Amino acid sequence: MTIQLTYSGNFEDISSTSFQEKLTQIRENLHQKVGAGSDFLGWHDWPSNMTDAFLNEMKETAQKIKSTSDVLIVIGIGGSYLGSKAVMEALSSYFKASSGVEVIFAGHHVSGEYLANLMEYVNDKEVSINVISKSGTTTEPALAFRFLQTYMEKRYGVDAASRIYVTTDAQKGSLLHLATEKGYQRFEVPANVGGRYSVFTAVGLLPIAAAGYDIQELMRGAKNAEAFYGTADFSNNTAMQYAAARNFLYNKGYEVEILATFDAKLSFVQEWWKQLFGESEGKEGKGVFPASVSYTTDLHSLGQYIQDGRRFLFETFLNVQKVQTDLTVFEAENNGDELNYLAGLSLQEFNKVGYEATSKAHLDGGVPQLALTIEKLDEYHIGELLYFFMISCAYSAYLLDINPFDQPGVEDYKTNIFKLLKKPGY
Ligand SMILES: O=P(O)(O)OC[C@H]1O[C@H](O)[C@H](O)[C@@H](O)[C@@H]1O
Repeated sequence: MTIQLTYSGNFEDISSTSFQEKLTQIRENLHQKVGAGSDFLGWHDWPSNMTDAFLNEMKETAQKIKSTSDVLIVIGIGGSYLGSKAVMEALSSYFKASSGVEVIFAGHHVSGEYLANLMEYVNDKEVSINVISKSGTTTEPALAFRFLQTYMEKRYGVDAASRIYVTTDAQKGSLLHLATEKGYQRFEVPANVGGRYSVFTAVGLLPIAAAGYDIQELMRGAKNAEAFYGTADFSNNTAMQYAAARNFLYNKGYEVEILATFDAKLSFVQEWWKQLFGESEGKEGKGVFPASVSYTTDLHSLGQYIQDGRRFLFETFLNVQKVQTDLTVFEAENNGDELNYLAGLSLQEFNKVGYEATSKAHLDGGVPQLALTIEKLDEYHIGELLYFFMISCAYSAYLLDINPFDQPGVEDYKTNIFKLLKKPGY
């Protein structure tokens, strides 16, 4: 596999016999589907168990959406939208539309202005909707769907049902009942796959395919990652090494991990990663707090704190070796900007120097570092990277003696909202 890891400290510290023995046992537990939260291990062998029939169903449905729509509105929050958003942002051109439909997200926050502007924006476009909720009861997407479902029925009448796709639990939840009643085409969120681990199910694959990306290649990367990071021994297994390093540093008092990139296209991989690690490890008063920065942009905002602030940070750089397009600095006749010293340097080479310079400065400032390097941003390598992070997260949380797969803490604020709004039963 191709995800390389480097560690700024002493590799012996993270490759101790204790770490290796624990991680080997955790690896076996994952395969045996035993251990805390083991009823949510459907993600672990999902790629290798994926059938061509399922992939074809995703591709055919995506083709139907593309042939009937200009815009696909994807309604979901948390793991129900972050995975597909992460993949699309990583793969899309900054400004040129993708080969598929324009995908717009909704229900990932509560904003009347956003929904009003969205319904106005799509008025002269053909629209389909994919509403996604594993529980089928989350308030934010449900609110968005109430407005957008009514919009679709007003606009398309009885044909609206053929333009609405529902991805939810196969056995329970309001969204399932609504889909059954209205005859919406339905896709399953597997009961044994949690939201933050669901990107390779219909939750992620249908929007990603509709946007025009190659889900076959995405799954090839994920499948190879499953085969490798789920079986390789510690010495070759950078997912185990990453988990061990995170726990070693956490135990030394470095309680905040900053995922740093020099490629803005990874901004939503960072958002997806924050939910994955934050929601999996942040329990029982424990866990590394996941934060993220985009360089060199954030060197002009958080750079001061990272260099000189409280020494409880470690940095994990997520580096991409090759970019799709690049520009090279040219010699200017009048050197008014005094940049002729950069002539001949590509902007990706500038970023590589930026990484080396920033890494040295922060290391000198007392910020331990990890670096994860992927070859390039294409479907295969994104698929590998997301699976790598999922299994690394499981390894890391179990090292911390935490159940990675529940999220009891997210119910508290919901209960308070329901009480304040006098929801029946609260
Ligand atoms: O997919 P849903 O059931 O709507 O859940 C969406 C999100 O909200 C929940 O409260 C959890 O925090 C997340 O793990 C989940 O991804």
